[in-house]
Amino acid sequence: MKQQAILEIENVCKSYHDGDVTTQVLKNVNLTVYSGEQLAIVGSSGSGKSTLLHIMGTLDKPTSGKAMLEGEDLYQATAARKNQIRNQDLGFIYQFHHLLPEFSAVENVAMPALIQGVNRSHALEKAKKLLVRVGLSHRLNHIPAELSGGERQRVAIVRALINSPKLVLADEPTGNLDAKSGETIYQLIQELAEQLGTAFVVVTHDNQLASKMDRQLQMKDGSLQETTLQHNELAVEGAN
Ligand SMILES: Nc1ncnc2c1ncn2[C@@H]1O[C@H](COP(=O)(O)OP(=O)(O)OP(=O)(O)O)[C@@H](O)[C@H]1O
Repeated sequence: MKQQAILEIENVCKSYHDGDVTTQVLKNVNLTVYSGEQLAIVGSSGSGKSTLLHIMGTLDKPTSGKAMLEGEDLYQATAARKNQIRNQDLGFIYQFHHLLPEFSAVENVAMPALIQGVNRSHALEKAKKLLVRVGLSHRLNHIPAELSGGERQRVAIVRALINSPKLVLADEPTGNLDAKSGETIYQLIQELAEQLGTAFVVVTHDNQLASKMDRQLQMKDGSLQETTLQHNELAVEGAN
C-alpha cells in the first residue's frame, strides 16, 4: 500500500533571541510523517523536542522553513483556518493536561466534538465510550480537581482523539501513568493507527513506549536523526 504523507517538515529552523544572544534550537529539520505511522521523538532535556512539536501543531512559528499538513502550508494559513485545523485535523496531548476545571471528565472529552458542531448527546456518548475504553467508567462525572494526575492524563488523551484527528501530537503522554495505564494508552494508539490511519508523533522519555513505536528519532544538536537505539540506550536519554 502506498504511504500517504500527512505532515511534511521542510528545512525548519527555530532560534530564540534574548538581547544579543541567539539560541538556535532547530537547525534544518526535515521529516515526513505518514498516515497511520507511530513516531517517537527522543532526546535530552532542552534539545528542542517540544519546540518542534509546537511547530508541527501551528502553536509556534518556525524562524524559517515549512510545515505542511496534507500539502497545506500551515504558516500561510489564516488564523481562522489554523483554528479549524487544530480542532479538526490535529489532536494534542500536553504534559500538563489543560482540562477545563469546571467541566466533568465526559464534558471535557466531548468539548472538541461540540466545538465542531456534533450534536450534544452524540458527542457525550462518544466521549463516554472513550473514557470507558481507558478504564474511567467510574469517573465520568468527576471534575478534574476530583481526579488523580494519571486519571486527568487519560481524560486529556481521549479528548485529543474524539474528533478522529489525522495526526496526534503528544508531549510525554504517559508521563504520569503507571505501567498498566501506559500499556492501555499504547494499545489505544495502536488501534487508532491501524483502524483510522491516525498518525502519532510522540515526544517521550518513556523508553518502553518509544521502543514500541514504528520509528524512533533522536533530537540532537538541533537535528533529527533516525536511531536504532533499543530499550537500554533510550533509558539513558530518559534520565530527565
Ligand atoms: N520561548 C522561549 N524563549 C527562549 N528560549 C526558549 C523558549 N522556548 C524554549 N526555549 C529554549 O529552547 C530549548 C529547547 O526547548 P524545548 O522545550 O523544545 O526542549 P525539550 O527537548 O522539549 O525539553 P524537555 O525534554 O525538558 O521538555 C531550551 O534550551 C529552551 O530553554
